[in-house]
Amino acid sequence: DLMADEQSNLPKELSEKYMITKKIGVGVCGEVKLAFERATCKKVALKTINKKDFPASVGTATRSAEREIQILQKIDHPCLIKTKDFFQTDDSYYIFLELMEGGELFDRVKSKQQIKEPIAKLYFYQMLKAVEYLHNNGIIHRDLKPENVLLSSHDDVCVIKITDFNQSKILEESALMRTLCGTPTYLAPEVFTDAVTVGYSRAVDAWSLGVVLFVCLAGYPPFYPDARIGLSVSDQITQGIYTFIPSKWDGISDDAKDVVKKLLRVDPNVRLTIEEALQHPWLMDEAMKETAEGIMYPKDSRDADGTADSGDATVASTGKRSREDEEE
Ligand SMILES: Cc1n[nH]c(N)c1-c1cccs1
Repeated sequence: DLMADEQSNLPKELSEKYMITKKIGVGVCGEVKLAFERATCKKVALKTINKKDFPASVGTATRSAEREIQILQKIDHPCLIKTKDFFQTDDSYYIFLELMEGGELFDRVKSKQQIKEPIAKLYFYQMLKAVEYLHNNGIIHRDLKPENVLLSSHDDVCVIKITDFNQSKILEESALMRTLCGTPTYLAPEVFTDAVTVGYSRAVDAWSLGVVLFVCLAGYPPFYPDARIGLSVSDQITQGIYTFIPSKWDGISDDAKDVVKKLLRVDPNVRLTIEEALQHPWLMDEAMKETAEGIMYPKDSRDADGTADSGDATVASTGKRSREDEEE
């Protein structure tokens, strides 16, 4: 396990409760270690965010870490990583998270080159359900990528969980919403015309899932630096220019390609929403959904009548959030 001095740096209460061992990965804001809860011998992941690692932006690092912790503690869905425990000292945050033995989706795609279409569909369905839950609770992830999707085991058929909420945004009632509720006697016309496009910030998650699905199916990204394309990556993205390389895509269904095309629409107003993606023919696959629901809500956590666990309920009693629940 850890060198003695590393262990001694930890808060006493933490090291009495957990034994920290080897490094199992690196998150955006710090490293991740394997830990054991002494009382139960259960394995957990410890993510350490060292405030000193961000000298220039210590303020934002703290704020983003605190926002991430605030979000992490509020959410409850089988495909969103759960916080098991939390400690902090003057210079670090210690966040204990569910351990996902299968590691990152990024490494799975790298090792398999391409993920088989039925497995990619099973993972993608779970990502859609997780992001549907976030959006229904007024949370936008804003940093969805294969590094932030973890796998529960080394088997193809497994639960996936999304992690790293430090770029997330919580949507609050905006000044624009309050303005639009009042009498518009003195209100300028552009306030109304601008209002039409406000509220699509959640569409960024749909785009990112489109890129993740493309990478899972094809084994290469839709937008990447390549002199032969003659465009920067940002220009490829803003112009929506990508290629379905035949040798990679020939064995993949037209329905799968269609979902990718409709998620990678440059205009967020016409891009497929998460809800619409869940209704797409490619996802109208009862066998896949049965498998997914079975691993997301294993029978030991189901009620007598077999209904799903409360995990799927939205945390806020408000249920679905409309587009207007957006910041300006
Ligand atoms: C969090 C978490 N839980 N289980 C694993 N493998 C992680 C990792 C995140 C980033 C690298 S490893």
